[in-house]
Amino acid sequence: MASLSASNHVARVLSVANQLAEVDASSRIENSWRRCLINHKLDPARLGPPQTLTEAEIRHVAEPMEETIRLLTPELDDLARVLRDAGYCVNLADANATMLFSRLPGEADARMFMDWKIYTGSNFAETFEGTNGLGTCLAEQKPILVHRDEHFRAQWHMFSCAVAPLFDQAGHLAGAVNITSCREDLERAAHQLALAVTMEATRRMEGAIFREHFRNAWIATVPGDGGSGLLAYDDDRRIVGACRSARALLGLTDGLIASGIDLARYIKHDHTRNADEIVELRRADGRPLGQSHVSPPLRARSAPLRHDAPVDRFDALHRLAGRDPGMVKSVKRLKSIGDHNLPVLLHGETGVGKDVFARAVHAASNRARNNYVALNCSAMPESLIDAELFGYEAGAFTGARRDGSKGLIVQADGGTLFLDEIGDMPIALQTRLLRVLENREVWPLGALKPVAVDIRLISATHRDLGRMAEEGAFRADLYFRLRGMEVHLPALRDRADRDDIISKIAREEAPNCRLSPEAWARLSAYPYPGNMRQLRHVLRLAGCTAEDGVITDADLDLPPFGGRTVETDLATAERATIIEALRKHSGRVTEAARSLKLSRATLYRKIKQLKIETAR
Ligand SMILES: Nc1ncnc2c1ncn2[C@@H]1O[C@H](COP(=O)(O)OP(=O)(O)OP(=O)(O)O)[C@@H](O)[C@H]1O
Repeated sequence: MASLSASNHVARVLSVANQLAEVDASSRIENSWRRCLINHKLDPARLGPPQTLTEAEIRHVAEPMEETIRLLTPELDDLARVLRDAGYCVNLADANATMLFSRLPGEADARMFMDWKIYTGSNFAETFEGTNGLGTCLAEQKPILVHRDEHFRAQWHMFSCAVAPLFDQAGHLAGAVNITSCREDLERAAHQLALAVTMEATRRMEGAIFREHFRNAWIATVPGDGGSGLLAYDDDRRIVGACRSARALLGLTDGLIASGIDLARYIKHDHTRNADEIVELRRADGRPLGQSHVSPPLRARSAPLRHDAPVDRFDALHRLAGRDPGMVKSVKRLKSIGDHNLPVLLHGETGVGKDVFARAVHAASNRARNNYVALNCSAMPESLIDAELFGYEAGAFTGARRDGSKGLIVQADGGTLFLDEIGDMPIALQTRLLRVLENREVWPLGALKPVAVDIRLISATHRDLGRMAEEGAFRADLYFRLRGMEVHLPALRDRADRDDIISKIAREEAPNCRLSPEAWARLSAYPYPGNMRQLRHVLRLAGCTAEDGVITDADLDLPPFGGRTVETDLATAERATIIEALRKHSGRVTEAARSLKLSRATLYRKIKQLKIETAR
């Protein structure tokens, strides 16, 4: 099609829709123009940039594809290198036509792509942008070349795109690989060649996705006219997966695969060795099918064979740290202390994940195979903590179990003891705990001799234990023993990777829903006084109330400002002032009251009312 002026183009597009003229572009382009005019009600003369997402939205949208992007980056980079000199940019988009990965060409061409927002975060859905490489390829699920004035909107006429759809291991549309050039001298034929290169690269990417997904299965190539397909099967030769072309070649469906159908019903070969091999493939009736490359499961490639695949024991900690620099640093420090039996003191607001973090520290230690025992010191009266923690002999007190109790410390022997809300532990018990840590033995109530124990202690608090120790509300010697290593777990609102966490929890708590942009914006801005726990509850509830699989603003039960009021803010300020005055005067109430210009009685009343721990 010859180049047309914008107004000519618009007239031509309109005439196609009304079937008043013959167009010499391929019928796929015509059909797309008609879709855009009639179904999507788009205006070919409209000017303006594509829809673009904010950074937070990009992170949210990209998260489900993160692994895929990481896996495909080397192949995408190779493609970008090959096409760079011809002025092409390379993008990977998701199935909704949002670009999630971009490589721009050299500086001379890059400006154009930047100006026209052809980069990560832009959306080129056909329903909004009209006929264009990415949007139309995804709408039709077929490779396509959209050359200059084949675009629906006249403003895109300086660009040429070649795009191949990307299918996942189950043959579902996962996205598309796009290359775009803005070089005027680029002939359609040259562009066609670039499309062939892109399609070939995309096939390799699909192969990489398939092989990664079925890394623990046997994988055989199945030759076909339009290129080979991939088939995965288990040790019993039951088919566990087939790529899109293998499904088409052999007539396999999701149902057949899910039923664990026998490989021999489709193809046969005599492959037995645990190594990559080329074998002759036959149809089930014995007719030759061609050569197949068979590769064994990844587990069989490493020697010696292990059934319990080695996992990084710091995995859980890395996952909890996410991309928050402070958390990443803390995990690095924890790693550096290795298997030293150093006590760990966790500090953070309620619901930040102190318990899950403590479990992950246990899982990363050489004690992981032994017990992890947890006790919340604020949830029980003093006498019960005593019995629970230190245990007792048979008949030690009225109401005691007949055969006594080992106590949690002994139960944690060889493993980890987690004491949550340690700041609430009564002073008398602090003394007993200190003795256990110093002597590595515990005296159960009523016992005649101690029991030797080897525990790693992890404790947690939302209080300022250092300040409490200074004020005499917590034993300073115990405090110093507990904080072998101190880890601060930041509040959700302070985490640099807060949006990642919101996406992750949304996937876990409301797996069949997506978040509307307004809901996303509100979740992202909310201060979460209850941290992760609150976020989980909010999303769990929203998942139940959402209609048509979309969580909207109305589904979010978020009290204004996290429940903070002017009164609570004043109380916080007042509390901080009193604590500071007490600290300055080493806990002496009379002097603190004088410095605050309050009577002693008033200060005592406020100390009680604001639940401030004092030295005496
Ligand atoms: N990094 C995280 N990602 C997702 N969910 C998390 C994360 N950390 C914690 N959670 C979730 O948050 C909730 C609260 O975690 P946890 O009980 O460990 O918090 P906590 O700080 O010990 O709370 P409290 O101080 O009230 O005892 C749990 O449902 C947990 O699964």
